[in-house]
Amino acid sequence: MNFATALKNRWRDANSLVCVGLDPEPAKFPPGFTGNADAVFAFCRDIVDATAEYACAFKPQIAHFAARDAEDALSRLIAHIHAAHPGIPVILDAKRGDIGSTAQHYATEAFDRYEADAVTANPWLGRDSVQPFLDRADRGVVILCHTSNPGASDFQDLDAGGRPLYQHVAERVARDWNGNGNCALVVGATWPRQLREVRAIVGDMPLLIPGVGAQGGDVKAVVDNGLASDGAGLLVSSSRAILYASGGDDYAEAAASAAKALRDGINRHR
Ligand SMILES: O=c1ccn([C@@H]2O[C@H](COP(=O)(O)O)[C@@H](O)[C@H]2O)c(=O)[nH]1
Repeated sequence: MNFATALKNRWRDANSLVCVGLDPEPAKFPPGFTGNADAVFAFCRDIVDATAEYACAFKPQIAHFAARDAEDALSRLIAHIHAAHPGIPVILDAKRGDIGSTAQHYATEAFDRYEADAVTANPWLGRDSVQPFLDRADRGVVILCHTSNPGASDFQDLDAGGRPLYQHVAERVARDWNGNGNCALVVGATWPRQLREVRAIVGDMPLLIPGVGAQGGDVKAVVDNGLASDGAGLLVSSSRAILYASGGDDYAEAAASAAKALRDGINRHR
């Protein structure tokens, strides 16, 4: 099953637009993990199992694993999600993009090494830099459009021929790059006006929305400005506010409560 279909099924079956971000930071793990050589995997696995019921997708962020020499934990975590929670897509947040010959290896890394259903990609180098991802029709390509961080406006909002640059990204991806129907875009929850404008450009294309929770984005504004015509179309991603909802032994229950609260908060406004 391709990424777009898996996502639609999951939105419907879980009645949830929540994407649970997996950004392991061992310094924030509960004391029970101290001395556990496999803490990154064990903590993330517990979070996955506790929150799966409320998740339309999981989004592991690769730097949080690679910086700790924990690529093996990432592989096992994604394998665990596929085995224990079939039907929940995994988006590898790696923001890849390079000249074609190198991008080909990035596609192999995301889709064959890690078995991710989708990967985030940076469009800055142009179409050939994401072509190896686009060519994998069964997998998703989630392209940065208007990111959630304060510096997003440095370049993404620059006027380019009468329109801001991010609108060109949205239009180009929707019009030219989505021949396989496997594209999605990243738009930060912290930029609701830009979210509304992107939605108007791309129709019902899935939008990955980081920036609620720890970054302070407003859930109602996300729903009001970003919902697709079928009442779905969004992956509202939260990492730290779910992962570290409690620093104690009840971390998994607290994560489940935070994911459920986000799901319900989103659904109240749909
Ligand atoms: O524009 C972007 C793109 C990606 N991210 C990533 O999402 C999570 C956000 O974590 P929170 O703890 O929910 O703030 C993180 O992995 C970022 O690398 C983003 O924040 N903004």
